[in-house]
Amino acid sequence: MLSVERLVKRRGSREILTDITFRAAPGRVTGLLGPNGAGKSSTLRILLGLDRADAGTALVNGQPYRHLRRPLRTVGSMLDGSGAHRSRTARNHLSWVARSNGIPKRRVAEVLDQVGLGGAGRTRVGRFSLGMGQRLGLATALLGEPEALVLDEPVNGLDPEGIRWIRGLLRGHASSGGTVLLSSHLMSEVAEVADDLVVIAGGRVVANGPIREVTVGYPSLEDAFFALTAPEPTAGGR
Ligand SMILES: Nc1ncnc2c1ncn2[C@@H]1O[C@H](COP(=O)(O)OP(=O)(O)OP(=O)(O)O)[C@@H](O)[C@H]1O
Repeated sequence: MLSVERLVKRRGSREILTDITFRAAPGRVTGLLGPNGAGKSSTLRILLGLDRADAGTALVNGQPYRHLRRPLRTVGSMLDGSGAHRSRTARNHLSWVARSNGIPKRRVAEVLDQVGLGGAGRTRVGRFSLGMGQRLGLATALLGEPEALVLDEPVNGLDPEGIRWIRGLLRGHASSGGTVLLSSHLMSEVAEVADDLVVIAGGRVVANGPIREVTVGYPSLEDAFFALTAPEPTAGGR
């Protein structure tokens, strides 16, 4: 279970997250949806212990990420692609992450196969396409067989086959009892895979619940997205 409660984040004098509250439950795929700059990555970074909140809590199985004894075995994450150095091979990168987290070495070959990079383990990451980098990022997230997956824009750079593949992988993870939280700025993409939706705009949650409930009453998914995320009219505006 991932739970975010009344999260507030300021950057200088600007409040970029205001009272963000939601949960991502086991057995479900939760989509964190919002336009560019809504605050999705900032929320995920705090949840993953990469940044601090000014107020509120973001917990993984009831604990802040920094307190987890075996973080990569509890929550796998992908932010900004593969996270691997260009000069490393995929296998080197994964072996290093496994070794530094007490994860058995056999997992390296297993995850490379799982993400379709079985034949590219000895290729330097600098030579990877965008989609291959995304796959390596996912392999790293899966390495510790974590219960939860937190993925920032995971389909960026994937071709249609890759998008279909990742949907299957995430649905499979949830079906076997895992928790999946993924961010996206595309409603149609999230609608294909998510059970629950958390819509944020301007650093606030504007809708939250099972996807059918959130989108009911709108003629299309696109209409729902634009209606929910439209900026509020400013005072004195037309
Ligand atoms: N390090 C930073 N310093 C200053 N402002 C920041 C910083 N990081 C994010 N912001 C601002 O916080 C707001 C939320 O950014 P964030 O990256 O969380 O949005 P996002 O929903 O992930 O957007 P995108 O879909 O474009 O990735 C934006 O207005 C952004 O400009």
